[in-house]
Order: sequence, then C-alpha cells, then structure tokens
Amino acid sequence: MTEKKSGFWRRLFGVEEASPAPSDPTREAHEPLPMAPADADAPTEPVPDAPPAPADHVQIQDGPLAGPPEASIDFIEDLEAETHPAPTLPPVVAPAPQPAAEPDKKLGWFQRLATGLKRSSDQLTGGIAAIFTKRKLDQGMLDELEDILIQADLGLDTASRVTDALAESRFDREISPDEVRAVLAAEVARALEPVALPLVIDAGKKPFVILMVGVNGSGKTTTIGKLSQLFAREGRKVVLAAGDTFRAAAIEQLQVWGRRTGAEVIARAPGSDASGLAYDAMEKARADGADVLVIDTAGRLQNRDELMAELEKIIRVIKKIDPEAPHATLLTLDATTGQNALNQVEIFGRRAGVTGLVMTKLDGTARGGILVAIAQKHRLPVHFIGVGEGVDNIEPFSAEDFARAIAGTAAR
Ligand SMILES: Nc1nc2c(ncn2[C@@H]2O[C@H](COP(=O)(O)OP(=O)(O)OP(=O)(O)O)[C@@H](O)[C@H]2O)c(=O)[nH]1
Repeated sequence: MTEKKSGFWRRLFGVEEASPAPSDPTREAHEPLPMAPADADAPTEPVPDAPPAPADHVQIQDGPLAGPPEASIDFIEDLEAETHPAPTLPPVVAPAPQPAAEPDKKLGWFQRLATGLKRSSDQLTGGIAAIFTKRKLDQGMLDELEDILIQADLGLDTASRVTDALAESRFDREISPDEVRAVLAAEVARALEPVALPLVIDAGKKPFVILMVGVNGSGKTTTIGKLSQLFAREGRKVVLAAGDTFRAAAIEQLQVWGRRTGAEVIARAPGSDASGLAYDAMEKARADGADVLVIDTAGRLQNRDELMAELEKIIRVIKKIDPEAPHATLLTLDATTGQNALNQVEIFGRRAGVTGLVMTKLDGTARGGILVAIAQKHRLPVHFIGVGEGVDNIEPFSAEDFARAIAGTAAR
C-alpha cells in the first residue's frame, strides 16, 4: 500500500510525504504552524510586582459594575433573551445528585451531538456517497477518500488508517457508503478513545481549583457557565472568579452565569490585577468551604508573550495558597479556528501546564475532525465538547458518540 499512501502528498505538493518518526508511528509529521498575527489592539495590563491584596480586600460586587450601557447585565440578558431564549433551568440551590443518564436522556444528547456535528458529518458522508457508488474498491477511490478525510482536518494518520483498513479487507470488492462510514467511525473512535477522559473532581481538594485558559472568544466564559450548571446539578458548591478583568462585559457575563447556576461570583472592577483577584478568590472559596472554584482568565493569543507571562503569574499566585492548585487547567479551543488550534495546544500547554481540553463551537464548522488530529498529536484528555451556546450543551466527552455522530452512523 506504499503507493497509495503517497497519493495525497504527491497530488498536493508533487512530493513524497515525510515518514513519521519510527519511535512514535501514530504522531503526525506536522510542521510548526505559523503563529496567528499579533493582536495589536489587545489591551496589555501591567503586571505589578506588589504582592496580591490580602483577603479582606475582596470585592464581591453584587450590583452591576461600572461600564457602558451595552455591557450591563440587563442589556446582556435582554439581548440573550432575544437571540437565544433562556433555557429552563432547574432550581439553583443545592440540587440533589443526579442518577446515571437514562436511555432517552442519553439518546437526546446523541441527537443534539449529531445535530451539532451535522456540518462536519454532511461534508464527510456527502463525499463518501459520491465516491462509493457500487463500484469495486480501487486505488483511485482510496485516494479520493483520503483527500476528503484530510480536508475534514482528521489528520493524515487517521486518514491513512481508514484507507488501509478498507484496502486490507475490501480491495477489488464492492463496497457501500454505509460500510465506509462504519470503518470511519471505528477508526475515529479508536483515535479518540485514549483521550476521552472525564474531568474528575477530587472531593479531597477544597476547593478543587479549575483554571480556564484560551484565546479570545474561544468560549471560556460560556464553558464556565455550562460547567457551573453541571457541578450545581451534582450538588457541589461552586465559586466563580471573574479573572477576565480586561472586559467589563466578561465580568458581567460571568455574574449572569453565577446567578443562573447559583454560584457565587468573585469580581473586581474592570482593569484590576487578575492575579490579585485569583488570590482573593482562592481565599474566599477556601473560607466558604466551596467544592469547586473555577477561575476565568482574559483571552490571549498564544503568541503574545507578555500576556502568557501574566497567565504564569496567576498560576504562581494560586500556588501560594495551595501548592497543588490549579488542580485542572482547561484549554478551550474554538473548533472553527482549524489547524491553528494545534498551535494553541502546544503553547498553552507549555506555558500554562494545560491538563485537559474543551473543544467549543463544533456546531459552527464542517471541519470538526480537527479534534481527532489534536488528540493524536498532543494526547491531552478531552473532557467536554461544545455543540451549542445553551447551558445544557455540555456532556462528558464520549469517543464513540463523537465518532458515530461525525461519521453519520446510528446511535448505539
Ligand atoms: N455555536 C456555539 N457558540 C459558542 C459555543 N461556546 C461558546 N460560544 C459562543 O462564542 C462566543 C464567545 O464565547 P465566550 O464564552 O464569551 O468566549 P471567551 O473565551 O470567554 O471570550 P473572551 O472573554 O473574549 O476571551 C459567545 O458568543 C458564545 O455564545 C459553542 O459550543 N457553540
């Protein structure tokens, strides 16, 4: 099959592909990606050397923060009500732990997942249907399939595995699109299985500290709202820290989520020192006996060194109170950013010690296969995926469900 494997690269670049390193045959031979252009407009907060403010300087702002009218809570809620009717929420105070998902609830989630991944799935299944038209499987069809899988951002490794599996079992025999989709689902599940790991909240850590990091607009604050809802349903006491101190609207957005999910929100005025706020939030969450503290941070492009240094400072300050914290550092990745997400994982991983991933906005792209490429390259746990803005659009990540949804095969 060596002739087939070189097909995509030869056709694309007129050259043979580089072989993966023999020591790690499952990794892709990715060139370092070009950095995103520097965001010259992003505000740069000075990082003072002074130690963080003592706990009694905590400002918990119950009322609206100062800011333009379009950043007010009322405005945001009115706007959200207009554009996204608020989902019905359960009672916010100490709900009882939920039993395991019932079959129809599980099916409901799968349908939502399949709807969310429809663009990616349509792209793949449409391409497969066009190639596999009751003909005997030949090399040309395998090459075309490989192109489609690579265009869907699944990565060369998975694309090759799928075509190899088909070539081994079905070469020169008739094959239907359904059979190809089944092989695709199996290979995607196989690639994702090792990284589909739940976010385990260690009840022995009080609070269990989660730091959310990611580039601007990748979905940190929305994911915090969803997680807060999830934790509240599990009966946990949650505190949220509005560490995105650059944007008044981000602080207020978090306060809205806090109100909706029954979580206390620790905030300071816009422009405050983010590491000082993180310190205050740690002390307050600890004093209150919170189970989970989730710290929001300002979005930052991974190539902005001074902003990445600020993130490192936040982590250092958190460790002054609990050397083991943060217990989880979650990177939110916007699926629509495509290949740049690979670069984000690498740099945030190096600077902030990312422990797990949340991929958001999979409903907004036809190239959701990027999750598979990331899983194979970086091997970081994928805890959750986002397929919608609503508070209920979160569920622990399941490799098999994702694979079936993206390959357009039926639910289990
Ligand atoms: N369609 C869709 N939209 C999402 C999803 N997750 C987040 N969003 C939207 O993406 C936009 C940005 O989300 P935020 O949560 O504000 O992102 P952020 O990372 O906190 O942004 P910054 O504070 O600018 O760094 C909002 O309009 C969200 O509603 C998702 O899974 N699907």
